[in-house]
This record gives sequence, structure tokens and C-alpha cells, in this order.
Amino acid sequence: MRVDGVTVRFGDVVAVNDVTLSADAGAVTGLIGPNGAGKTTLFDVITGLRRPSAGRVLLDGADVTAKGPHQRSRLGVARTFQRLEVFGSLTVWENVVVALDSRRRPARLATELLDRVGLGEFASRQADTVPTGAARLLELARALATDPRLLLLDEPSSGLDRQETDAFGALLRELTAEGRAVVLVEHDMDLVMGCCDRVHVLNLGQLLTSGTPDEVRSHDGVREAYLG
Ligand SMILES: Nc1ncnc2c1ncn2[C@@H]1O[C@H](COP(=O)(O)OP(=O)(O)OP(=O)(O)O)[C@@H](O)[C@H]1O
Repeated sequence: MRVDGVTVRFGDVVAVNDVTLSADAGAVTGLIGPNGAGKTTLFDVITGLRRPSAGRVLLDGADVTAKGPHQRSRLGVARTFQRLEVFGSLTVWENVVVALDSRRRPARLATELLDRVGLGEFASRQADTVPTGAARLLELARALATDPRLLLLDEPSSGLDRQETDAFGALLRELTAEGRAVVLVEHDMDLVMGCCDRVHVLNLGQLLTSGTPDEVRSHDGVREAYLG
């Protein structure tokens, strides 16, 4: 995936300002930056929820800027949201089955997916009764039900404790080992620095720098803008 010269304006606010970056298959790519840096807006552009004011989105080299969210989803783009988007009145298992069904994949895969994200024991619980961390993992299971090639995760670790976060990082590594591209918007710097291959840093809508976790950590501007 590549975004090329993407700008998003909301009236006078330039939420994303001429950003070019890429996320490779087989890698976890971090996208970090302070509140309001433009991370969620960039996710909206990548998934097709928002048309950029300028610039292009490329998937496997093909320009998909004009395609809507549904078409991009068919091309293998999946996403989780900062705000939870599960069906509260269905069970955890049913939530995954709905997602599988949307791709005509068999319901029997739901159990496997729930075990994979560590939610096996929650399968029969009504989704709106599970803790926030579990609901986030359910979102991930639903995204994985579509067998995505590009997986965009918006603050997936909130609600997870340290041990669960570590397990989550290990799962992301597994998913990339299967050849998927994972993009992670995350405030937990231990998770970002521990599991990302590359990190892009946004500040006030602009790309401040890109590099390995070590390179980004030692970048003066990043320390000033974000890491403190
Ligand atoms: N629909 C909108 N209308 C007007 N301004 C918006 C809209 N969505 C986002 N913005 C503005 O665009 C900028 C970028 O917001 P965005 O939510 O993308 O940042 P973010 O990096 O995801 O922040 P956070 O870490 O708080 O989620 C902010 O100044 C925000 O106020």
C-alpha cells in the first residue's frame, strides 16, 4: 500500500498535508503522532471512507483513489476502529460468523479465529457484555474473517494489560509472516517500538520522519513533538 502526496482539508484545517508513505506486505508499519496529527483521517483515506483533496492511494501498484470502501474491502483492505464497531446484541461467535458470511466463508472458521486472537472462552458471551480489551480483539477477529491483505488497526491495544499487549504484538508478527501488511496506529510506544518494522511519524498533518523504531526514537524532532 502506498499513499502518494495525500492532502485532506476540512475547511481551513489541513488535517493531512501532502503525505507520502508506504506499508509493505510482510511488515508491521507503525503510524504515530500526537492527538490531531491526522492518523485516523489517513486511515479513512486508505480505506476509502474519505476522498483526499489531493493525492492518490495505491494498492499493489494500482490506483484505487476513486474506489469506495466496499470495493477496497473486496481488494483485501480491512480495518478496526478506535470506537468499537461490534454488534452488541449478538454473541462474540456470531459477530465473527457475520463477518465470515459476508465473504461466503464457512462459519466453522469462527472458532479458529477466536482462538487465534485469544477469545475462545468468550465465544458464547453477548458482545456488549465483554470487557473493552476483549471487544477490541473481537474487532480484530472480524477483520481477519475477511482474510485481509492489508490490515489497518486504530489503537487496538487500549483496554489490554501488559501481558495481553505482548501477546497481541506476537500475533501481529504472525499475521505479517503470512504475507499481510499491517498498519498500526497506537499510543503504546512499547508495542510500537517492539513490533514494528518501520514507523512513520505524523505531526500536524505532515510526515515528520520515517524509519526503523531505533531511527525514529533517536530523531530530535520526534522527541520534541511526541516522545517528550
Ligand atoms: N470531520 C472533520 N471535520 C473537521 N475537522 C476534522 C474532521 N476530522 C478530523 N478533523 C481535524 O483533522 C485533524 C486530524 O484529525 P485526526 O482525527 O485524523 O487525528 P489523529 O491523529 O487520528 O488524532 P487522535 O490521536 O486524537 O485520534 C484534527 O485537527 C481534527 O480536528
